[in-house]
Amino acid sequence: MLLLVDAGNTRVKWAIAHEIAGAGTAPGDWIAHGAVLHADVKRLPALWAAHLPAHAASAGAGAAPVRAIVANVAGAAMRAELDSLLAALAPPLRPEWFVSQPELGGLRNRYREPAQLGADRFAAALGARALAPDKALVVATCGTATTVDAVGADGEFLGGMILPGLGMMLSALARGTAQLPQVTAHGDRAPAFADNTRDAILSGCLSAQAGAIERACAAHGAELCLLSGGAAGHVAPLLSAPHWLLDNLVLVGLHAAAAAPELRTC
Ligand SMILES: Nc1ncnc2c1ncn2[C@@H]1O[C@H](COP(=O)(O)OP(=O)(O)O)[C@@H](O)[C@H]1O
Ligand SMILES: CC(C)(COP(=O)(O)O)[C@@H](O)C(=O)NCCC(=O)O
Ligand SMILES: [K+]
Repeated sequence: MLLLVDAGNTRVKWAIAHEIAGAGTAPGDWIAHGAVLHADVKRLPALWAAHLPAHAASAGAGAAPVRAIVANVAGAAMRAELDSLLAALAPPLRPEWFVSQPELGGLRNRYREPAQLGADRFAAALGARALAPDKALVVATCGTATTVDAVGADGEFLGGMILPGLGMMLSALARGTAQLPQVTAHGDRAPAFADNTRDAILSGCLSAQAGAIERACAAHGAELCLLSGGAAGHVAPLLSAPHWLLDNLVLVGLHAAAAAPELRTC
């Protein structure tokens, strides 16, 4: 069994799944999944406990141990917190820290320094390849930051773009100006040319997000864009490029990575 964790700069997302190799499990087939804000991270063990075997012994002799695979881009304090939360489980889990590596599961990382690439970006690209193999892809993750990456049909991770996420763009305008209010994205689509401040801010920030993704799709000749992250649902309606909106591509990638023999964690 696997406990997969994607610790981003706003929320910690998790999923519990069977290994892909066994029981006909496909990438992203979750037994359970969820997300918490950083402030609520101490709630995770209780959320996980309901779905993890309490003791390897009670799951039967020879039961496969639980592996915890974690992609963390939220810094050293989050790493220490997750380490101690996992160590306090019964039985304790020692996380396998997922990092970007030069090559994994047919994905070749063309970052100049492969390990500098955010673990979440490499995992999302792996997830994208698992769901849409052999296609020229753009992988966009709309989280705290928005990342827009290009993956070739042959598995080459070419690199990408990093821009402020939707929430960060909206709050930067409120913080950095005298007259602009704090706006939060809502379900209604703002007109491209808005006749009020609130909609003009939304139109600008959403267009910036979608515009970066559309430019990436055009530059890469992408056959498909895979879109994920907490703000992706607000951005997707503005995209004219073919796209799939997915719940958590990073976790799908960690699920796929767990089955790759050349996975190197630390
Ligand atoms: N309940 C929520 N709490 C905070 N942010 C949310 C929530 N729902 C959607 N969002 C949006 O999603 C973004 C965070 O998405 P997420 O994918 O969790 O980011 P990260 O991976 O960086 O932690 C926020 O910046 C905000 O735009
Ligand atoms: C770009 C990111 C901040 C995105 O983080 P997120 O929005 O998912 O919290 C993260 O992937 C990161 O810290 N990357 C390291 C630098 C890089 O990928 O080049
Ligand atoms: K992101």
